[in-house]
Amino acid sequence: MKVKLFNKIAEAGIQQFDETKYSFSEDFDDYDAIMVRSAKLHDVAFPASLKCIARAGAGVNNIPLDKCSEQGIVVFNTPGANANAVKELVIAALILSGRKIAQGVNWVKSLEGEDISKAVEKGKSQFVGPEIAGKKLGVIGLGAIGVQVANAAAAMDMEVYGYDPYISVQAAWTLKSRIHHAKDLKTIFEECDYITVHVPYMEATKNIVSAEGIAMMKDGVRVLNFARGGLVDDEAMVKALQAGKIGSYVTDFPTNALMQFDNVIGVPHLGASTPESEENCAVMAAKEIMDYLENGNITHSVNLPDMQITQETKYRICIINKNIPDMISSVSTALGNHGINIENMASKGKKDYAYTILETNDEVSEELVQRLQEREGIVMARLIVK
Ligand SMILES: NC(=O)C1=CN([C@@H]2O[C@H](COP(=O)(O)OP(=O)(O)OC[C@H]3O[C@@H](n4cnc5c(N)ncnc54)[C@H](O)[C@@H]3O)[C@@H](O)[C@H]2O)C=CC1
Ligand SMILES: O=C(O)C(=O)COP(=O)(O)O
Repeated sequence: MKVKLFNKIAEAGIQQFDETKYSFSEDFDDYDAIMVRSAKLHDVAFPASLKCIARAGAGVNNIPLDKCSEQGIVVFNTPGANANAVKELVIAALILSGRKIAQGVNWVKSLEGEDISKAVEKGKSQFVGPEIAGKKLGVIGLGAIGVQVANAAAAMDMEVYGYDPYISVQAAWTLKSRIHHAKDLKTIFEECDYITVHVPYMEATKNIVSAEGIAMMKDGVRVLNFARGGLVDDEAMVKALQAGKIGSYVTDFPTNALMQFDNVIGVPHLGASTPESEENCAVMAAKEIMDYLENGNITHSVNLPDMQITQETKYRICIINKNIPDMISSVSTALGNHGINIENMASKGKKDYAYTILETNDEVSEELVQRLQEREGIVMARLIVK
């Protein structure tokens, strides 16, 4: 099995694989799997041999999900595996956004002369900045990262408002009871002194921090973006910065236009850049790839349903099909016509596509599975023989 690496992946992840079965390169033309971090895959022509892509991280906006589904490629991410790394950086950014630490540090570096300690004491008053305790923080998106940020900020005595109309049961259980439930974005924009965004980037969330939203914010508001550049309307942010409305903007996604302002702190997309998080993500991604390639099991897919079943028969047929009527009956009839008795079967849909596992002890040939793949509505069929 060939795994193509589109980014540097932590060694601990690569070590999960049995080296007698897997090889790794950045240069393969034909390959079975991709491991990737933030490299953009939108313009990559995927070979027919590609079966899955594992994003060692959370955001999948660098991957063409529709194209992957159409081509029968399962896309995984690693939920929560880098959340602590992002939370710690966001807490640092909350403090950096008020206390003028970055500016002060730069100033100290610029000092010259024999005894800079005198200049430090004389000049420090220009770097006074407020504490976060007692201030209101709005958290947009209460997933793996947002919940951790909300809880950590509450522990630092901030008054926290959380907004997430799609919050998972797990996240809701984990959230400290003293986090206020904001029922709309307006509440976050109007009430909060600090606002941080933690939603995935997609069509529905593009510019979730919009010109309209920024206009509702308090003067001197501090905004943090450690999720994706396109979630904040950059043009509106630049205008608000020019108008002096924004106290500071700390972003992991700096642009030229933003960096002309002294009160913008640009971080070079460091949210997940810790050894711990890189390792967690790589190990989780490696396990997802191996379980899919070797067993046909799907865990943490963003475009297909999850399915984990222990193989009980010699032959397992894995199928990705369009989520339309008669797909299962058409496959089972085709197998029945070849005298193949289905011992176990599971099928689950997710939006436009579905995943089906069929198991049998009757002999199944690669040719038959190839013919299944040619049937209308089936985008991928694969045989696993144990
Ligand atoms: N700066 C960095 O290095 C990193 C950035 N990220 C970014 O952070 C994002 C979030 O990561 P996780 O918390 O791990 O993902 P997650 O999937 O656990 O959480 C996302 C949350 O956003 C919520 N959401 C979706 N649409 C929403 C909307 N319209 N309004 C409010 N909430 C909405 C979902 O219900 C979910 O609870 C990622 O998609 C990625 O873009 C993630 C990791 C590292
Ligand atoms: O996990 C994410 O969504 C991230 O943004 C982290 O990106 P990276 O893996 O550090 O390039």
